[in-house]
Amino acid sequence: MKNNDLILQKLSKSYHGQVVFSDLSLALSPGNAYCLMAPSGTGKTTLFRILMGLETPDSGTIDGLKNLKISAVFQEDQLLEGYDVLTNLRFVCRQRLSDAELSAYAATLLPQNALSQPVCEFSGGMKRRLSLLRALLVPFDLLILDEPFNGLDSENRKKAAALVRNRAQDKILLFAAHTKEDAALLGAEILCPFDSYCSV
Ligand SMILES: Nc1ncnc2c1ncn2[C@@H]1O[C@H](COP(=O)(O)OP(=O)(O)OP(=O)(O)O)[C@@H](O)[C@H]1O
Repeated sequence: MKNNDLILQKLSKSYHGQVVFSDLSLALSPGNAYCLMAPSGTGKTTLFRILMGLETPDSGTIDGLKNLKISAVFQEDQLLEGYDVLTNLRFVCRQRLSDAELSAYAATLLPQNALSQPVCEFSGGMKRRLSLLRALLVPFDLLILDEPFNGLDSENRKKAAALVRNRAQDKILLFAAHTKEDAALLGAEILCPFDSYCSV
């Protein structure tokens, strides 16, 4: 265990008396990618929400989370639907980037001619790519991605994965995916921390 590891110990969470997970323990280190691979409903999103401070565990401890900057892509894209790409990116961007710099960044995953369109006119895959672009623009120590490649074809999965790997290389990357291929694209160790559920 290193100083800046994130250590989850014996976390348990129930809703209305229904156990989601119990005694879940994980050790996550910067510079590594981890893929939670487990069936639907086993608690991946709940665990992410606990790490983001949006839910409280019933018991257990998390060390190393204090002062950690977290960026996330949820299952829902949560974009500003009536606005264009640059407006969506500017909304989170604290760096002083010119329109040209932001456009060049956006064009790594989106077609140039889509950049001035309102997001509500985008396909599902384009919205997903913009969510990823936005999450990767803010400073973070921990990047959480909940099924990041949903709706992306194989070419765009590869492009998006390359950008994620590049931006998260010295950070903790924790994501949920349902295939080994997605785990491999991000060079991730597959984790199966949810009781007896493990699909690998
Ligand atoms: N706010 C809530 N109130 C009550 N039950 C909840 C709440 N949030 C999640 N649950 C329940 O907790 C369990 C785990 O849900 P969660 O969304 O964490 O699963 P998941 O592994 O992320 O699933 P998926 O792969 O479908 O996204 C489910 O049974 C779900 O119904």
